[in-house]
Amino acid sequence: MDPSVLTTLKILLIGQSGVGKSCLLCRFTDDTFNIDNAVTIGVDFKMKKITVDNNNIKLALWDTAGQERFRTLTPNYYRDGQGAILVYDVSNRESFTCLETWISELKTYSTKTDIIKMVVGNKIDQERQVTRDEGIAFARRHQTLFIETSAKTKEGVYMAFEELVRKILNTPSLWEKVEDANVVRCNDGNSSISEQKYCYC
Ligand SMILES: Nc1nc2c(ncn2[C@@H]2O[C@H](COP(=O)(O)OP(=O)(O)OP(=O)(O)O)[C@@H](O)[C@H]2O)c(=O)[nH]1
Repeated sequence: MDPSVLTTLKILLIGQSGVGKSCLLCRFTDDTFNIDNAVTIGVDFKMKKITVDNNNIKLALWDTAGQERFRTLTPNYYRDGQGAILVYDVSNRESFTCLETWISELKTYSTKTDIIKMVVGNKIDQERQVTRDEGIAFARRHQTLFIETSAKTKEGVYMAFEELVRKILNTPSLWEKVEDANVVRCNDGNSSISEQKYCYC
């Protein structure tokens, strides 16, 4: 295990087919955008290291297929997910309406009750069918984080992942193991964490 890495987090991307889950992932991991992106079959997986508030974090990013016919195996991939990104397409109202289904699927299959959820309205470079206020209201109702993005122009993409990771780090029950008890996060401004024995910075 790399001692400079505080923890590895499992993040799931879910949402209707075509909303841009794979493109968000490619933008975040490789800074690329593919206009003719292929449909995800089953599940795709990428790793990425990021630094949040001076903590080095490894992310295992699971991109699940939106198409029903490829979804038979996906419930298995929800296991132990600490964060979930629920994506809709702001230029496609139906993708927003069916977010309710994705939220309940997450509730059904997630093994961590305090999993952190972030709703992402993607494709803001296109003409809208869903307003920002509608997205915010949905997120409030379901107590999730919210951000709008464009995988095409990059807007909001890095911040979406960064904010999700920050919220997970601020929920130690999601990631702290007994053997990690001596590891203290840096710069987290949390004075209640005492006994700082060593610090991975
Ligand atoms: N204009 C615009 N197009 C986008 C954006 N993100 C994705 N797309 C396009 O939307 C289409 C679908 O993107 P994908 O990333 O494959 O969608 P997905 O949600 O992974 O779809 P499944 O694999 O079927 O679940 C592709 O043609 C992308 O080029 C965006 O931010 N803006």
